[in-house]
Amino acid sequence: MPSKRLSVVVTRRLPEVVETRLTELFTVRLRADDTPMSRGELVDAVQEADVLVPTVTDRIDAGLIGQAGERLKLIANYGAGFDHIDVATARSRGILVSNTPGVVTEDTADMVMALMLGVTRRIQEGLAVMQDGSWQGWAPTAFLGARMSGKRLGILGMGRIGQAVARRAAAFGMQVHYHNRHRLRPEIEDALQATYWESLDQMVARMDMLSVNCPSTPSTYHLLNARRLQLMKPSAVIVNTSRGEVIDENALTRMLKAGQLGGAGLDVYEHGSQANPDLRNMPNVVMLPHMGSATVEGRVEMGEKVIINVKTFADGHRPPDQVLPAML
Ligand SMILES: NC(=O)C1=CN([C@@H]2O[C@H](COP(=O)(O)OP(=O)(O)OC[C@H]3O[C@@H](n4cnc5c(N)ncnc54)[C@H](O)[C@@H]3O)[C@@H](O)[C@H]2O)C=CC1
Ligand SMILES: O=C(O)C(=O)CO
Repeated sequence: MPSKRLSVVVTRRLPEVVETRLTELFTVRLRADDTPMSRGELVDAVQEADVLVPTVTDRIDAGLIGQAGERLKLIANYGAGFDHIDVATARSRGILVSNTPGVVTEDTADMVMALMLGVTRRIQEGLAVMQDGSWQGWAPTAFLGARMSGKRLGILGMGRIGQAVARRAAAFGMQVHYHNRHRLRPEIEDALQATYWESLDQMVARMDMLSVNCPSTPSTYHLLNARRLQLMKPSAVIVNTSRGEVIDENALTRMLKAGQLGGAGLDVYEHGSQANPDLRNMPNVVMLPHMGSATVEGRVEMGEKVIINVKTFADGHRPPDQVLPAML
């Protein structure tokens, strides 16, 4: 189909340069205001579009896909994670799904390091005294955190972002350990100087820090449940930039409140924007509003990936970043 005849509906505001290019290439309905679509608006969108461009804030479940019009043929997600899309149901209806991997990797890994430093070096406590003007000057025993260098970092999910975290952690002088669905090839493991743990239980019990970088899937739901969290050292710090569902957030909150964990750096939450309120105001918990990939460059590159996926599809080929149910 000529690209310009392809009807593309975008569910959220995207960077202007991306919206402009989409409009040049396709017949596009853009979102006027920067809010997620309501369920009714999503239903209208899947009935009208050949291609839907959703984001992580849209729930593209079986019920919605069931209401899609015959013409919907591609869901080109603006984002790497695709846990909010029922890929199996889409496939059974002959609808392709694509995502935007790779371009979010370095920025998200940077944010893992920022969160780790934020917790271990007590940055939010330091910021607070500077912002309220209460700092009285340097003191030998004030704001003492923990040294990152020499510490053991466990990476849960050693894919693109996990490996980018491993490279950064090595530069910080940390010892890198990982647990992954599949062991890395020996040459990659060697290059990353990473130690593989087949048993997640055994790994978490020995780490000073844990970075969660696996996707949210049925097999990773509450992978860090109360039992596993209790295996961790009481001084251990957890950083989660993947998806909130991987950690039992209530169990994590209880343990942090009880002083059974050293701290947490969180970019994502089990119930989207509704983080457990008890996590707020804990000095050893740094909370960010899902901004791991939020750089100007990254968000434009995510848009370029969407455009390449949609254009390739319009030209009669499979989108290069097609995702399949087996990837879950
Ligand atoms: N906070 C943010 O802004 C961002 C968050 N993300 C999240 O990060 C996740 C990871 O992204 P990438 O590294 O690009 O994905 P990836 O697919 O390259 O890596 C994920 C790794 O997790 C492993 N894995 C899957 N299931 C597992 C299990 N049950 N146990 C152990 N390992 C398992 C996979 O084998 C793979 O190596 C995304 O799925 C997304 O949810 C991605 C980008 C930005
Ligand atoms: O890409 C993703 O999966 C995000 O969470 C936002 O970039």
